[in-house]
Amino acid sequence: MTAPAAARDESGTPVQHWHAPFAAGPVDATVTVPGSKSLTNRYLVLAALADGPSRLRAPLHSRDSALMIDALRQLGATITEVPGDGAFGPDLEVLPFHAAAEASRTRIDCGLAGTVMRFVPPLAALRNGASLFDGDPHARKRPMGTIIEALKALGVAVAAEDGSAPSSLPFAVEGTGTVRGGHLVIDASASSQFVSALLLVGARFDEGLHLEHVGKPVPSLDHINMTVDVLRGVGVSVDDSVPNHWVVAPGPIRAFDQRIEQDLSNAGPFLAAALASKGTVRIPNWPAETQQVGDLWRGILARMGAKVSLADGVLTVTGGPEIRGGVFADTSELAPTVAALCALASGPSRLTGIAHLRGHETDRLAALVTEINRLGGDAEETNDGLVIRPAALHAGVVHSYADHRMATAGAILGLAVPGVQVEDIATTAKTMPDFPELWAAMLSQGSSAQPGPEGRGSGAEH
Ligand SMILES: O=C(O)C1=C[C@@H](OP(=O)(O)O)[C@@H](O)[C@H](O)C1
Ligand SMILES: C=C(OP(=O)(O)O)C(=O)O
Repeated sequence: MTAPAAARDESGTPVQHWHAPFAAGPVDATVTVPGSKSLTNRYLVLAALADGPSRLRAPLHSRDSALMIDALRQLGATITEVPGDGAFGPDLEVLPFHAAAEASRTRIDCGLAGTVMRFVPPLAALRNGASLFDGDPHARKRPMGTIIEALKALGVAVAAEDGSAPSSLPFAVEGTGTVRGGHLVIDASASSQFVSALLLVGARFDEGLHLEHVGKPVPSLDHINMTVDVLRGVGVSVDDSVPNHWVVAPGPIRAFDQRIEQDLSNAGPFLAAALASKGTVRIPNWPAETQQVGDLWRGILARMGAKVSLADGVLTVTGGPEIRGGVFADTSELAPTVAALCALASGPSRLTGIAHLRGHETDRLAALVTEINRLGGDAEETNDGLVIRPAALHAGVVHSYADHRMATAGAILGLAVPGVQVEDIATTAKTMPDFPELWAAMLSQGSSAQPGPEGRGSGAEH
């Protein structure tokens, strides 16, 4: 895989690389991370469809949530920032949108956000008029055919700007304000977000929705369970008792006042720092019960040799004398962080069940292999994942491919390998705009972290 050209700013000047701090001693830190992207963007969608005003407390504020807020405003929702008690920004108050009598055209920028490009088109069908969807250059390569075909099967017109039949971004959804719904068969093997997208809006279809998946297994099932859980929490009846079938009853979506859990997937790189530096990282407010896939960290990191305990809502992870390799199945969006740790492990590892990562922010399997091997590692792609064998790593530049999780994987490698730089650390703004500052704050709490050669290792440079 060829690495993309060095990132440039708006004036065309190459963006400086971020010198990943090296941990010369064990990290010892307590870290709080911002709200969950997946929960924030689900609750925003539901608030836009709800039967009254809703409030999100301590939501995520990042590029993906900003894109979702803009998209829902384009559809007619009113979203206002109000003071809250979250450490990472204001709360959000949302007034739902109503299909206007008069049809109008609107444009929606999906950026590179899977939740926006998959969750919003079905909503646009409930609006009156054409909604044009587009996004970043790589967004046009992400799988979208299933949502387009699903809308067409539901009787909603979807067309490219030149009138041809699209299978990816850009395209326009011609909303009429209502969708009949009923039985719908899709192939969601490329992304769980196709299922979540249709379930989120299904209660607002006249006949509700009976969604059936056919094809290879649906990936990232935890994210579908999250969708079902969130829907039930706002009074929507969902029957998921038969595998690959979800039945959503028609009815109102109840307005809500909801606190958003912190993003446990994004807690991953900080927890990984405990293993990479043989130190200790504590995350307070770890939910006792959650549908977030990031709760899997407790099992994954223990299998890698860390001591993991959850007491009084604080998750504490202490790295062992070495990182153990192993077989890690279905790690979904956790995979880039897992892969970075496997590249530092004393034994071989296999990551399975993640073929669909080829359709994420970048082709993550190719990107991880290229970047781990660029630092002297020994990684290889398989049909459905990666094999990573132990190798001595050396200094070098990790390319980000506009992928927040590639950038944070580079930061983890840099803790254990002196002289690692990360190209375009600012891409972490997709889900965690404060990442460089949070990483620096973690290291300043109790480790002998060493900055990069120019003494800029622990700060944001952009
Ligand atoms: O619904 C969601 O919030 C997500 C679902 C998953 O998508 P895929 O099923 O495409 O992996 C996950 O990887 C993504 O980061 C977020
Ligand atoms: C796959 C991811 O994002 P998206 O929501 O854009 O699919 C991710 O955050 O790892």
